[in-house]
Amino acid sequence: MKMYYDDDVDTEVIADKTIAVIGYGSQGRGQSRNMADSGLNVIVGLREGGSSWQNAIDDGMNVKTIEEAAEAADIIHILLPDETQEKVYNEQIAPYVEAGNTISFSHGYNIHFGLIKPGEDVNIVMFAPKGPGSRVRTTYLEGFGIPGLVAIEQDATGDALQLALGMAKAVGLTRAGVIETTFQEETETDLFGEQAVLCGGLTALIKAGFETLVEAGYQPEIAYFETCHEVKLIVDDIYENGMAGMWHDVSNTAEYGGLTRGGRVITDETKKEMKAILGEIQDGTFKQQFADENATDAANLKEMRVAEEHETIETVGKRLRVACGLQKED
Ligand SMILES: NC(=O)C1=CN([C@@H]2O[C@H](COP(=O)(O)OP(=O)(O)OC[C@H]3O[C@@H](n4cnc5c(N)ncnc54)[C@H](OP(=O)(O)O)[C@@H]3O)[C@@H](O)[C@H]2O)C=CC1
Ligand SMILES: CC[C@](O)(C(C)=O)C(=O)O
Ligand SMILES: [Mg+2]
Ligand SMILES: [Mg+2]
Repeated sequence: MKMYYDDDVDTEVIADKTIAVIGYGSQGRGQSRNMADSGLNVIVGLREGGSSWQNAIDDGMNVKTIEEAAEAADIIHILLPDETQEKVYNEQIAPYVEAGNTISFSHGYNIHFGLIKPGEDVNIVMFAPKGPGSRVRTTYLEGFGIPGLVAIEQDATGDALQLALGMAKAVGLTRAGVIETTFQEETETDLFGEQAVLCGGLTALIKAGFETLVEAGYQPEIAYFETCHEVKLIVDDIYENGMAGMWHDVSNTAEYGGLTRGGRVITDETKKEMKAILGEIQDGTFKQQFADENATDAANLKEMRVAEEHETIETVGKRLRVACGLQKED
């Protein structure tokens, strides 16, 4: 395994480059602000009239249209939603790409699945933070960062890796460590992680625990604290000191109960299903389903979003978070 930290990265090669960050959402905002604060020459490329345009101006960023930014840049770092990248790249970026430019991503999706096909005379790179965009910014401001991955699909200029690592360093990722990988490995592991564990698996586990307590007659507020709020505190323990550290921190009762019961919740059947989910990612089934979903203007996704917002755990949780000042009222 090849791992890079701050001292391993020479930023000289990137110092005179102009970087167009296309998109100013979760990752675009965090990454472009970190790059600018680290001294890189950053332009933010956006569509006029969208809500990001004014946000980026208010943050003091140098904002241009996507076409203008792509034309002016040596490095075009695409931080748009994955499902929009193919169209925007073909129509608004590709006409301005020149030989020797670098096309950069924070997720391998569009390159790995063959949706974007840049010419052979450009670099194709990726540096992918292993965490949400808001954390990319807050950890950078705290003097740290979140870990990441780096991959080179095409090295036309001979210094593609140094360019990608230079950006990763400016974003703060090499403070925590960046692992070298491939577009395939990043895409497949990232999709699996978010579907089976981090987003899909975790919310399903929390909801099942919450519903079990509420259906048994316990107060929903207590069920929320127990199965949702406290997850962060336990995960923080695991994040800092591993599972052994967490087991040490909790009571012996929790340790014995957890070690004897956890495997009854996440069973061999669960792992079998995880393998099926990974298979659907590897064989392209998920990519096709996501494409079909977007072809119908994400109708199912929008319906599921509304249903999630109306779950009891969400209404109860929001009330408790607003009451203690953790979350602002709408
Ligand atoms: N979210 C995350 O934390 C992570 C994301 N990634 C990857 O980073 C990339 C960006 O993801 P993320 O930050 O979530 O994206 P967002 O959904 O937050 O991106 C929103 C931005 O894209 C712009 N945008 C959306 N649609 C279009 C369009 N059709 N044309 C022009 N601009 C558009 C929006 O502009 P407007 O305001 O005008 O609508 C806004 O600036 C993806 O590849 C993702 O997989 C990787 C790691 C973590
Ligand atoms: C876990 C979800 C993620 O992969 C991420 C924040 O790393 C994403 O696509 O947003
Ligand atoms: Mg991820
Ligand atoms: Mg992801």
